[in-house]
Amino acid sequence: RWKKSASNGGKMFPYLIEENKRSSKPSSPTPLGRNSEEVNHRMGGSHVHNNIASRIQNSTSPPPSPPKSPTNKKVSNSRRDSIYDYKSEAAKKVELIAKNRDERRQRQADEKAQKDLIMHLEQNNPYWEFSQMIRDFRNGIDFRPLREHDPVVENQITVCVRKRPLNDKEDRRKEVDVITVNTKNQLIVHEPKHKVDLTKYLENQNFRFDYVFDDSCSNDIVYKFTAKPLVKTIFEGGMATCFAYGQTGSGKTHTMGGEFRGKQQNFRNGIYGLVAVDVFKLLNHQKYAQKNYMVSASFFEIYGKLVFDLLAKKQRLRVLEDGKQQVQVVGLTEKIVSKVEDVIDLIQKGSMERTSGQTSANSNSSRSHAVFQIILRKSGSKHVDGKFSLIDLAGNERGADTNKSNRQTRIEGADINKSLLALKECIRALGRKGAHLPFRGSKLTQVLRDSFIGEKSRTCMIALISPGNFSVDHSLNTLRYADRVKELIATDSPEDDAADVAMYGEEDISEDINEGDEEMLQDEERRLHISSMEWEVLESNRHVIESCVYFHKMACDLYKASQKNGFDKNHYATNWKNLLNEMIDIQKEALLKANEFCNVLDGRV
Ligand SMILES: Nc1ncnc2c1ncn2[C@@H]1O[C@H](COP(=O)(O)OP(=O)(O)OP(=O)(O)O)[C@@H](O)[C@H]1O
Repeated sequence: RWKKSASNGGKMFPYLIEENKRSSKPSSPTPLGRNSEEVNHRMGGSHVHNNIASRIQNSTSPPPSPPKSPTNKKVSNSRRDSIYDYKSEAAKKVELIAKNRDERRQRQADEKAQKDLIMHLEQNNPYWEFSQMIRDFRNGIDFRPLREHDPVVENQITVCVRKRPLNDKEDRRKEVDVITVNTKNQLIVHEPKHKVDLTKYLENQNFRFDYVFDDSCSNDIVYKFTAKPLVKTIFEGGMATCFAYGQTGSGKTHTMGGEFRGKQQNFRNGIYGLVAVDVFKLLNHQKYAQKNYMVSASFFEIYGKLVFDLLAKKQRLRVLEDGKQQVQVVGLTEKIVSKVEDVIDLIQKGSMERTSGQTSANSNSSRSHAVFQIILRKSGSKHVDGKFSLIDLAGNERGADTNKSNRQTRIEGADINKSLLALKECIRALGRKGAHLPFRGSKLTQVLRDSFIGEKSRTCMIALISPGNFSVDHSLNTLRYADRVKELIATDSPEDDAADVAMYGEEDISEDINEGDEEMLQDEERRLHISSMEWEVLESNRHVIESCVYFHKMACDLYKASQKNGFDKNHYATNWKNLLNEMIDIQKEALLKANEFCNVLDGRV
């Protein structure tokens, strides 16, 4: 367009326009009240350029036409001067423009070289541009992370977030760390996005919590600001709870149970173990020593509506509620402990029981909630004086995932979803004194009912997030949930409920979190049926194994006896027949259960 304009005798105009654009002064208004560039843009066609050119000449400071003079000599002199001025003026402008252009080109070349260098360094990294943007962002902010000696704030409800480091798998996938922890209570999520024209950009979202732990924080530091301040609560007649909430693999078990070294877990530096250390310290403290407290511990797992005792070979337990709304886990093993070592042994035993027989691809632990409790009673009394419940929750992404995968996964997801919502409701009720406690919303909140009542009860939620860009949606969900747990303490607005609907769907929002529609009820029944069938099949499998050992021994004894002279044929025949029948009965029963289980899984029942 400019070339065409130049051929119309307006060679200077593009440059003049360039100059005009660069000038800090606004250009003179055109007759339409806009500057020349805007008019040109609006009119868009080359046929208007001459017009525009004349306006530009009027509106900028072009070289003036030589004035008419009375004498020829004077005319020629002044013309020469004027032409000289004109040329020098134009030459200066051209020079300036050329200089600017060279500088601009140099700058662009430098930027490109730098980009090429980064690209080379991050060869094969498809996310290098996001990585660069995040690096630039971090270079421009002040970091004031949490320090070990920062003050610990005493809250009734504490909500904090812990970010773990990128792991090997994420490193291999060249994932980008999209979480920036800038201060002790704030973090920024850089969500990678694309515009319609595929330009990449970051959507930065800020979150604020009581504390934010970055990837360099150890379990000790996390403990100091979260569960540690709650230990004294149980010595003063209160209940304490600490939840680890987050996506599968975000670090819940690492935080609660202890750091992993390969497959080995150090149970001493998880929150369970650290609480145990402080419980025994306070037990011997002069302030509490005369109270004569006795310490015991239990460890169980909630999978859907089923409860399993992790200290008794995953024995299935029943949860009962009496007329006074007291909830009891019937038959739960509660071991008396007299030193930290005893507790560590129980944590180890329960944790191994929880993960035994699992593969990483099909981990039950991420689909169940683990509850470790430390209980205080006065010696010889049944009354619970204080209880600290430490909960490693099921992976929250399993709750949000209710419309994908197979039916079984969906049912499990709905269950987890329901329990996490119920948990949030109960924490909310704890924050609003005297509010209705919707504990019947899930098995988890049912068994923790007594922890959500009483003036002295305190709770702490640690939201765990994975830093990689693949996990950004799950991390945002975790942060929004944690955000609302804290926010809801002060407010109880309809917008919060609306946010819940958006995140989890409508049916779980009611205060009491009812079973929902008929379909949901059927799903629940079916899930329960499958879970109890699974348990029965596994039990019968164990029975077959044990009876095989017995059968083998008995068969050997009978055979040995038959080899002796003068053995009692009648006795032998009857015993052998009975033994075979017994074995066949056990196997038949196991076969029936296996068949039934296959039919249930295939959806035939
Ligand atoms: N803060 C951390 N520092 C170093 N490694 C960590 C951290 N948090 C977690 N990890 C590692 O990440 C892996 C997954 O952690 P972990 O098993 O605790 O996740 P999870 O949330 O409990 O998962 P699941 O729901 O499947 O039980 C482990 O190998 C663990 O060692």
